[in-house]
Amino acid sequence: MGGKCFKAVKGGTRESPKQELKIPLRDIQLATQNFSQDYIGTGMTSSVYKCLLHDRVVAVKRMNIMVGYSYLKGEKRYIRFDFVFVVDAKALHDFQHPKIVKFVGFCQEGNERLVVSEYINGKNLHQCLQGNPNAVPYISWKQRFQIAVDIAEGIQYLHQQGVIHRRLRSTNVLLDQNLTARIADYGFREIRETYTQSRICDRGPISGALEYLCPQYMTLGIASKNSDVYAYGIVLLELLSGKNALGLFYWVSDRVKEGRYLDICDPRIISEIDDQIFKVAVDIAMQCTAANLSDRPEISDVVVALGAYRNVVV
Ligand SMILES: Nc1ncnc2c1ncn2[C@@H]1O[C@H](COP(=O)(O)OP(=O)(O)OP(=O)(O)O)[C@@H](O)[C@H]1O
Repeated sequence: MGGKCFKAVKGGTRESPKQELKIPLRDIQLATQNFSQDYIGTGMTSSVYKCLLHDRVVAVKRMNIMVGYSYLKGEKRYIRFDFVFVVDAKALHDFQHPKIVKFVGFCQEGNERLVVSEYINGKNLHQCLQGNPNAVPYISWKQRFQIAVDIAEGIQYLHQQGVIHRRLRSTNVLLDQNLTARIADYGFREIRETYTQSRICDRGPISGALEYLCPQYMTLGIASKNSDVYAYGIVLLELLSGKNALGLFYWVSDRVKEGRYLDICDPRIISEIDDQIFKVAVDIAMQCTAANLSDRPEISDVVVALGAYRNVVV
């Protein structure tokens, strides 16, 4: 995996696609009026802006870079939070799939880390499930089932490209005007490095909201395709129950143990579901969130398992 840091791919002339991936900060500052216009929202580690850049409407994700010092047993340590690409930017730019948000380019100048991607006109899945019903579209059972398939297909594509998402959650699933799910926020990860005067003494690879992190990722800090499958299982439970991800796995597990599947169903869609297919979907989510890595399916198995019912449901 070449070009792991947040930097331009070597080679190419100014006009070539390779160089265009590295977008000058001044162009983004102009387009966003110095990050004062068309602010879309903020997450745990970034803020996102919509703007017209080089004649194209895009979303600019501005990462929060942090540096600081800590003292441990009298020893001064320097801490740096940053972002690195997990594949080089050129490879990322070549990714093409209807269920992922297209990567456009990036900027790294001084302490600025900016990722530019296709703008999706819509809301994220979390907003649609948890937001004010007057401000967000209603998502029917059929649409939720299709969204579950869309997300699995998007993750399957990333896994086929050798990319682990690491931060899959319902806020990173964007729904366009047709309610097609598009996966955002892939291709880079946060790093936390702690230095003493002479050496790096700690690298913290964990990223993501805790409710989506599987036990292995949480304790050992090792992300894998399996940890993405776990996060997918939690997102699927959100779709089925309409509930917030926090504590959801335990809430659902209790009901599954007692065979109370219908109690899991979001009341907004309960009149639309087929009980058997709903149970299948809950069981798939539970397999994805199995405690043991080896008990979890591959995401391609999920695509096949859900896909088998797509024609019946959608
Ligand atoms: N490409 C995009 N097009 C349209 N809206 C986007 C795009 N990318 C992100 N957003 C929106 O911007 C808001 C903030 O996104 P952001 O990625 O910062 O949040 P997050 O995923 O919750 O947190 P984190 O910073 O940890 O990734 C969200 O409401 C999201 O829906």
